[in-house]
Amino acid sequence: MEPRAPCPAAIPSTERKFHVLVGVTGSVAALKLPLLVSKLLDIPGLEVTVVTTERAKHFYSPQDVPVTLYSDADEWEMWKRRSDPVLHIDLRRWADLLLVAPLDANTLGKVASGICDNLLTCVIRAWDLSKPLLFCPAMNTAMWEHPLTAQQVGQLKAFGYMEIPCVSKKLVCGDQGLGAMAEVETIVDKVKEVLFQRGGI
Ligand SMILES: CC(C)(CO)[C@@H](O)C(=O)NCCC(=O)N/C=C\S
Repeated sequence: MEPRAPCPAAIPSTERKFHVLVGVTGSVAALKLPLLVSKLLDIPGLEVTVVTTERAKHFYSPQDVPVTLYSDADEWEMWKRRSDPVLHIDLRRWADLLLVAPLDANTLGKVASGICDNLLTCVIRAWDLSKPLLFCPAMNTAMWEHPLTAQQVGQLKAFGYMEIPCVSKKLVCGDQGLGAMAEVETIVDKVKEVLFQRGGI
């Protein structure tokens, strides 16, 4: 099978598109992935690729995501011998910006402590801190209010990652309160703001 990994980014030039890598994890907010990708693709000059965790797959249909979608199996299918591409390294090189939306409680904990046991957490663990990393927490209110959450979100911000804060809503389980992912419009506006600041588009 021909490796589908994007070639390692050459020195970014103004001719090429701005590469946005979207990471999606296992919060029910992952059902918003098709809408989020669609709105990002409306931004001229952007190219979008998605990296999904296995749990996130439960919440959306790949056919509703019209861009390249990588998951853990792709890393292992592509790497058989020393000369083969290492997908998480190719992706960190390809991306100009990483947007993790939603960031579920599990992956928040992994990232805060450096656990990298899947494709997405390996990309994050290898992330070039000179490039923007935006994250959109999404979890049940009870999880959000656990003291670990503030500690771990604080750790990610200390790394230099940018939080797009969750909002208060009536959640799918019936609870009312914080933990809902920021609205897609808010997320897209933040991406535009960061790209503009960096002269990306
Ligand atoms: C799903 C959506 C976007 C609908 O508006 C909203 O409820 C949300 O972001 N939920 C994420 C919080 C969560 O994962 N709850 C899990 C158990 S209550």
